[in-house]
Amino acid sequence: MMKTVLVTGGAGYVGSHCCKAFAQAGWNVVVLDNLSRGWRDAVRWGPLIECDIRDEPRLRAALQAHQPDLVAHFAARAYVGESVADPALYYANNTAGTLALLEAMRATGGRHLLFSSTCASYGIPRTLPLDEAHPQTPINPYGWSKMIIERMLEDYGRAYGLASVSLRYFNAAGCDPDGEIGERHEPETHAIPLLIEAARVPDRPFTVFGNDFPTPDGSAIRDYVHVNDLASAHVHAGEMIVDRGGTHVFNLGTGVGTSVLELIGAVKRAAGTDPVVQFGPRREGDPPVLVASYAKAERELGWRPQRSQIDFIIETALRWRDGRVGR
Ligand SMILES: NC(=O)c1ccc[n+]([C@@H]2O[C@H](COP(=O)([O-])OP(=O)(O)OC[C@H]3O[C@@H](n4cnc5c(N)ncnc54)[C@H](O)[C@@H]3O)[C@@H](O)[C@H]2O)c1
Ligand SMILES: O=c1ccn([C@@H]2O[C@H](COP(=O)(O)OP(=O)(O)O[C@H]3O[C@H](CO)[C@H](O)[C@H](O)[C@H]3O)[C@@H](O)[C@H]2O)c(=O)[nH]1
Repeated sequence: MMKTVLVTGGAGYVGSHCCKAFAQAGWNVVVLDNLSRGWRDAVRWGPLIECDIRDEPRLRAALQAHQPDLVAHFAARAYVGESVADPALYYANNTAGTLALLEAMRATGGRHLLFSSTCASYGIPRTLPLDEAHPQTPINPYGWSKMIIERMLEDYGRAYGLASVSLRYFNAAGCDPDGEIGERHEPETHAIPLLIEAARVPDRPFTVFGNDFPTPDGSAIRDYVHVNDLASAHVHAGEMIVDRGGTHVFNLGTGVGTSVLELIGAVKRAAGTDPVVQFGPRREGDPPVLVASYAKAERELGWRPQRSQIDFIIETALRWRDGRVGR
């Protein structure tokens, strides 16, 4: 029998790519999204229930109606800067919103959850690469709003038997290679889509946030993982949790760091036009280097990144952008 996954935040960037992967793996997909940051036309692999996760009665009705085998929970606000300016929004939407979801699941017999966590929950790394045992001391409300949820999931597992997997993504990047969906944040703050825009639109310079980091070229290093690799990890984790239960945490990254200047080089190679680049001060709260160890996901989920070469990430992001906007 086909299993059903209910995807909160499935109209957003990572969520929509995961919907496609679940559908391709033979799951029924149902999306629940309030479209605060998502896009109706990114919902292509199942129906859209337009609903806020904080609206517990409607959430409960949706869970009751669809009886999903699995809830994949992406719905969140996810801008570090916004979380510093308006922490109430982050604790209400992300943390309290997830509590409402957990309570609706508990009321309707929902037993399996995948949760989008983040490397931002680690704070400033003490050792690299970051593994899951590294202490979590977030340095902004966004990171805290997510870390508290991980703790809630442990407690719900112990007390109520809720099975969950928290997936700590590093930098989600790239787009569906078929060009059907892509990265679309409004406003856009992420380095790769901004760099691509700078390569295509002459009056939109890209600012490198800091060139005095203790890294080989002075710019900050991140671990960019292709969104399709993230999507396949969700399918693996979803199948594992439905079969085996338990409370789990996995990093999803590649173990390879790319500096902002290296990203610029990759965009130049792929775009055929040079982005206009300027240098600015560091962005507050940006660690110099974030790189994952994905050994635990490999060992326990049988997952390893396969499409996260930086040139492929940029190529797919460019293809989607040019398909939508034109060169
Ligand atoms: N993009 C990254 O690099 C990255 C890295 C680590 C973790 N994450 C996490 O992954 C998840 C998805 O990120 P994304 O980049 O796809 O973001 P996104 O903004 O594209 O998608 C989030 C979706 O959630 C929806 N949403 C937000 N609040 C909601 C609410 N209260 N009720 C219903 N729907 C709501 C939005 O409308 C949007 O469609 C988030 O939880 C984010 O914290 C993202
Ligand atoms: O205009 C820009 C934008 C970004 N950067 C740099 O590019 C790198 C990547 O920045 P992004 O904004 O693309 O992503 P972050 O590293 O800030 O990612 C953080 O925010 C994400 C949410 O959007 C995830 O939660 C992720 O886990 C968390 O580390 C950083 O060194 C950043 O300083 C620039 O130099 N200029």
